[in-house]
Amino acid sequence: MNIKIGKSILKGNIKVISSKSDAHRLLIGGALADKPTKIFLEGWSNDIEATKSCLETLGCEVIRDNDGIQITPLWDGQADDIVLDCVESGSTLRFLLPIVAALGKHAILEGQGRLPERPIDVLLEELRAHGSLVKENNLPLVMAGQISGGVYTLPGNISSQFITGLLFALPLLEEDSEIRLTTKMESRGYVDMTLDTLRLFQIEIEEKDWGFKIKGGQTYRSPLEVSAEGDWSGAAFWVVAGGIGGEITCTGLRKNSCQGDKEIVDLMEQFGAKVTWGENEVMVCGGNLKGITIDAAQIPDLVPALCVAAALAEGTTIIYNAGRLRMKESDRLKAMAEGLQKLGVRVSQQPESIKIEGGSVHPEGEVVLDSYDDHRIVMSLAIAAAAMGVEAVIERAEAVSKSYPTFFAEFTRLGGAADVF
Ligand SMILES: O=C(O)C1=C[C@@H](OP(=O)(O)O)[C@@H](O)[C@H](O)C1
Ligand SMILES: C=C(OP(=O)(O)O)C(=O)O
Repeated sequence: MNIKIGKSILKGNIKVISSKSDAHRLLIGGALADKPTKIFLEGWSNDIEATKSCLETLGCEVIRDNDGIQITPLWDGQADDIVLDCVESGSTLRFLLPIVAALGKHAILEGQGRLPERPIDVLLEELRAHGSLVKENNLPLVMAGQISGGVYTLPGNISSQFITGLLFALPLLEEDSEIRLTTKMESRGYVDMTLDTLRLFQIEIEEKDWGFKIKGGQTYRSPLEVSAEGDWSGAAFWVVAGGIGGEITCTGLRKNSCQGDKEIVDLMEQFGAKVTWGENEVMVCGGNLKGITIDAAQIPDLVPALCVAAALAEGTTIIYNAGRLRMKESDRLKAMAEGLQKLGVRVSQQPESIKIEGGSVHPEGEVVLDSYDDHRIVMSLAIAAAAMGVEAVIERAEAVSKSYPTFFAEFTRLGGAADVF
């Protein structure tokens, strides 16, 4: 699917979809719990579908209805030779790996797109050191054996998803465990979300300055009913679209959420956008944006949208501590640099950072942009081209369904010009 974007100003109200990060966590909590859980959810995505179908293969019953999902705990008697297809979802793979190892399941884990290239080696090493018999270093992985408790030592700056997966798995083991971090943690907000979910399911984790202490033999207690939070990572595209010349109110968002990506509002204010908070909503409209310097260590998923704000701000923006962006669904620093350059923007990349000179003259005539098969690149380039008034074709825009299948329906509803062909 290709999408043609035209000059347009996005204005109006939007109820954001549920956070996929929260949905993954609640589904896993529900799968490990003592009783069924009803999860209220707005919207759906390919990544949530990946976690849902892996949990079904592991023996959960998952029923989708109008307002969410009902999940029954996973069933121990499920056959052992199972295939868990994580599709393109890093969260699904890295959360389920330690869980499958803690349950002692014999399972093949596979994935598609960029997933087989994304790092998992340090997590696999630690699982092997604690009893997992997995031999491979890349997908497909043949999982066998059962891990035991003890000290798990990991860097905190490759992927927080390793830590989340272990935090879910280690309370299931008989023995106590520790997760010892050898570096400062990055993407910290995602681990906070995990701790929040674990508290909801009455799992106790003790936080230390070196990592986490986890008691073994714990039971996940279902909260019976829970609502997934609104998605700050998806809302970021609307917040930026508001700040670069539109006027958008995003509703259904918690101001005091643990999601690190709520930072998008402060960052847009720093760029010079006008922000008004209401109860569970935020209105953002354009100001005279000026370039800023941004540390991306805790907010990797905001970077593509922030590159768009930078391109429409006067002066220079530098986004640093962003090396991890190269190992997401695409090399996001390269994808944004090349996409924005085609839109006339001066951009340079270093291994760990990107520098963007805003206020450029944009090309006349049609420009063809590669989606790099990455949802966050598609959404970023769409709001960029619309605001810059460039006619742009985004190729293979269906990648958007990884996190936000209804993005273009909302984009046109807000006045954006987007034609699918
Ligand atoms: O735990 C999560 O829900 C996520 C963690 C982050 O990954 P890293 O910790 O690998 O940066 C983020 O990029 C991803 O989209 C979702
Ligand atoms: C990187 C992302 O997700 P995941 O790591 O779960 O594939 C994302 O949604 O931008």
